[in-house]
Formats: sequence, C-alpha cells, structure tokens
Amino acid sequence: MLKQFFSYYKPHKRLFIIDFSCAVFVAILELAFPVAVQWLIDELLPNGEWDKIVTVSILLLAVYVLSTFMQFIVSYLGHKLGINIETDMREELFTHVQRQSFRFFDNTKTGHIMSRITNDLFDIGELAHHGPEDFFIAIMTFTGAFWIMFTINPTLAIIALVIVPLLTVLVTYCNIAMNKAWHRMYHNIADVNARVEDAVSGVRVVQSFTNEDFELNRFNQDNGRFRKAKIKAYKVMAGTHSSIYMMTRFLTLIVLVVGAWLSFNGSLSYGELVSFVLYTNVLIKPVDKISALLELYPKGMAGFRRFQEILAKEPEIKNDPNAMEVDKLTGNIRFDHVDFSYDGHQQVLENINLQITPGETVAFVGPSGAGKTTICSLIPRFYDVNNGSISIDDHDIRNITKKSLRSQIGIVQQDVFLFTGTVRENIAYGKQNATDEEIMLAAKKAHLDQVIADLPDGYDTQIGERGLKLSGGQKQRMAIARTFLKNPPILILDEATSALDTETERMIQQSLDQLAENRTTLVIAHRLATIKDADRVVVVTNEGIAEQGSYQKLLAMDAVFARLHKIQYEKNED
Ligand SMILES: Nc1ncnc2c1ncn2[C@@H]1O[C@H](COP(=O)(O)OP(=O)(O)OP(=O)(O)O)[C@@H](O)[C@H]1O
Repeated sequence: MLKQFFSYYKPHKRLFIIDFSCAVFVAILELAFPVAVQWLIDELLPNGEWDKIVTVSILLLAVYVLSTFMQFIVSYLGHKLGINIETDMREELFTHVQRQSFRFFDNTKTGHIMSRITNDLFDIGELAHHGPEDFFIAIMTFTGAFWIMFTINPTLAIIALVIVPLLTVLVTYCNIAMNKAWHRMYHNIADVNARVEDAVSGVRVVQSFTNEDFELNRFNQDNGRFRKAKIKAYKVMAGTHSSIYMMTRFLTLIVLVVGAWLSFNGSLSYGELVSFVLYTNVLIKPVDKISALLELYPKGMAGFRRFQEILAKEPEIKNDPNAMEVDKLTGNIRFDHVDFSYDGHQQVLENINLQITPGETVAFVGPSGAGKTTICSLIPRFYDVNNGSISIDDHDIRNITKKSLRSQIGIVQQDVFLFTGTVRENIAYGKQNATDEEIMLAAKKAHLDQVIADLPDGYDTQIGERGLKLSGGQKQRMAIARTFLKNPPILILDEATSALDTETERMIQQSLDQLAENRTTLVIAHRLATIKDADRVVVVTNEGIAEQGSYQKLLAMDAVFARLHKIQYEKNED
C-alpha cells in the first residue's frame, strides 16, 4: 500500500525535492547550534574573546534568518505538495465513481461516497505532506544528534539511547490502537454523512409526514456513535502523547543529573554539559515528530485504504477492447433469449424475446414490478444481461462503446433530475455545444417557450437545487427539451405523462408525440389512454411477455391486456 501511496508523488517530484532539501538544511542547522554554544562556552568565554563572541553571534543570527526562510519554504511548499496530491486523488476518485455502473450506486450510500471524496482525502493530503518529510528528517536529526553526543561522551550518549527501545515499543503499541480507533471513526462519520444526505434530500417527505423528531433520533444515534468513536480515538491519542512527553522529560532529567556528576568528576566540560542538554532536546524533537506522525499516519492510511477500496472496484459495465463506435443507429432492437437478475438470485426477466423495428413505437404495460423498467434499462447497458443478448442494428450492444451507444438513446423519466443552474444550462445538458437558437427551438418543441418567457430572467433564471423552483410539468418539459436537443434515434419514455393535470398532460403528450416522430420509441406507461396510438403494446407480467399486438387487437383477445384495460376504465368511471 505504501508503494501505491508513493506513486502519487511522481508528478510532483520537483516540488518534493525542493521541499525535502530545505527541510534537510533546517535540520542540519539545528544540529550545528549546540556545537557553536559549546565552542562559545569552552573556548571563547574563558579567554574573554568578545570580538569573536560578537562575530559568532552575528553569524548565528544570519544562519537563523536563513533557517526561518527555509522553514517558510518547507511549510508552504510542503502543504502545496500535500494539496496537489489530494487534488489528484480526488480527481481520480471522482472519475472512477463516474465510471461506475448502476449496480454500484444501488449498493453504495451517497453519503459514504461524499465522505471519501472530502474527509478521507483531506487526511491523506496531510499525510502526503508530513509523512515522508517528517519521517526522514526525524531519523536524520536523531542519528545526527546521537552521533555528536557519542563523540562528546559515549557513556552519557548510550544512557540517553536507552530510551529508544522503550519508545519503539510504546510507539508501535499506540500505532495499532490509533489505527483501529481512526478506522472506526471514519466509518461512523460516513454514516453521519449518509444520514444527512438522506434527510436533506428527502426533507419534503420528512416534513410532510412531520417526522422531524424521528429523523433527529436516527441522526442522533449515528452522531452519537461518531462522537463515541472520536472520543475514543482522542483518548488513545492523548495517552500516546502524554506517555511520550513523560519519557522524554525523564530523559532530560537523567542526562542533566549524570552529566552534572561527570562534570563534577572532570570528564565533561561545562560547554559539553550545556551542549549535551541541548542535544538531548534535539534528540527528543524527532520523537515528538514521530508521535505527531503517529496521529497522522493511521488517519491518512485509513483514508487511503478506503480510497483504494473504491478504486479497486472495477466498473461492472466496461467497454470491450474491440468495441466499436456507432454513429447513427436506425433503432432496430432485438432481445434474444434474455435473462436478467439484479442480485444473481431472483430472476427478474426470463427468456425475453422481442424485436422492435426502426421508427416503431412500442408501449410496455403490465403490473407493477413485472420488469418493464428493467427491460428498458438493459438497452443503454445500465445493467448487462445474464444470458442471451440484446442487439441494435444487428450489433450486440456489448460490442458497441458505452459512450456511442448511450449517445443514441434518449431517456425521459417521470422523476426528472435537473441540475442546480439556469434554464439554459439545463436544456443544454442534452448537447454541450448547443447554440442559443438550438436551445430555443428545443424549448419551443417542448412547449416550454411561453413558460420561460414568463420567468423573471428568461433562459437565465436559476431553477434552484434539482429544479425545485419549477412545477412537475415544467420539469418534465425541460427533460423533453433536452432530449429534443440530444436528438437520439432511440427514445425511452418512462411513465413520462403520469401525475399531471389534463391540460399539461395534453401539452406534454403533444411534445412527446412530436419527439417520438421518426424515432424508435419505447414507452413505459400505466395510463392506457396515452398509448392508444402506439404501433404495438407489449404486456409484461411476472412470467415474461404475456401478449403483444396493437391496442385494438389486444382488447379483442380478451386476455391480460383486456383485464388491465377493464380495471383501469372501471376505476376511471368510479
Ligand atoms: N436497482 C434494483 N435493484 C434490485 N432490484 C430491483 C432494482 N430495480 C428494480 N428491481 C426489482 O426488479 C423487479 C422489476 O422492477 P421494474 O422496476 O423493472 O418493474 P416495473 O414493471 O417497471 O414496475 P413499475 O411499473 O412499478 O415501475 C421488481 O421486483 C423490483 O423490485
């Protein structure tokens, strides 16, 4: 995992080298300071060489100004390196998530994805900045300080070193405990995010059921679990820091007492004693750094592991290496012995055979849950069939690139999703490089031009998050307009005309009829009145395709369709 982690430094090698070199320079200066102090006390002070003392002090001042500048560079460039790596990872993750198939989103909570794209990556960025730099500098200063201490007085240096194995055991133990604690905490914050996402996007349902207290209760449970996990993580962290603090102070004390005794016996000069105590502090600093890394490393690595987990999930629907681009399909769709299951256990479609000719309008009707939407979801390869095949214009859709296949299919759903932005941007979603004229023409065809003219800023009106400032009918017309703009040869209309008043429905139906002209159209409709003019009606039941034919023919057959028809018209008469 570390190897994978370091591969993210590659594009920022130069930045890393500059940052790292400055950090090394700062560390060397730190090692040099006690030597200068020792020289000052033992050589210059007893001989009263004031001019030299002043020169050395000025030199030290210059060195410290330079060191401060280097510190600035280390801090600035180091963080820049961290944020660059974080940005790269975020882009990679976002691209990867965008490539995922529907099944991934069926099984992954949005809040969890958000958590990984924001919180996790923030900690990874911090680790990317501090991790290798602090680690190497800590090792360097530690060995440097120890080596100098050893040359001053080997006995005292070895006494000081005794603390190292103790610290190693402590550090390892804490590392394991903190790793666990942070991992748990990350899992819990992802749950909180998922809960917030649910409650906020579903706030209208929550409020209409006056279920605010219920939601608060569920939120509090997740939030409470997160609080508990975080407190535990901080407790482990506080224990780690204070144990390390105690050990390092204890070390200073030992060095001072033993050093004083050696000095009393004449084997250590005053300058050496002072320099030794100063070096003990230099020796302790890396331990402090490592203990800070102790906090960062498990956090960052826990985030990185979760980041890798998502990246390891290969998109289920992939392009075949030999997949071809299609330019203009005519819309000759064929289902050949198609079986499909969402979960691999429960069969949703079994042995479906269907042939749709170019330009034909086929309506799918049948009881709820029979698989009408599923049939239509297989055509743009939102899911792949388990057995059999689907072909368009005699090409198996698995041999066509996903992008070119989907560019040939337009989908208008009942539950229209619009993006935060203007009317213009939302219509243009159907064709990124559309001209204003094309956008206006599409709006006109969708009977939306008058509505837009009445909006305060016309095409530049902000429609609110997910189009909240528009009515249901207006949203649907926006979806129709952007499909007009896309101009695909194949059209899927998923219950596009339900839940609207008669006038709006009539208008939308007109737009849809116009949209369907010269295209192969699949309509999933519950309201039989809207499909009277369909070329063919396909009745889907839990057993598969029960019957198909023209509206009138199916009525005359007096079987499933006639029964559905009867139920619906009796209901309407009621
Ligand atoms: N994403 C999914 N994951 C798992 N099961 C699903 C998924 N979507 C639908 N199903 C199941 O597949 C079956 C067929 O659903 P589908 O939505 O295709 O039916 P439908 O005929 O379009 O129903 P409706 O008329 O109510 O929209 C149902 O049992 C449904 O629970």
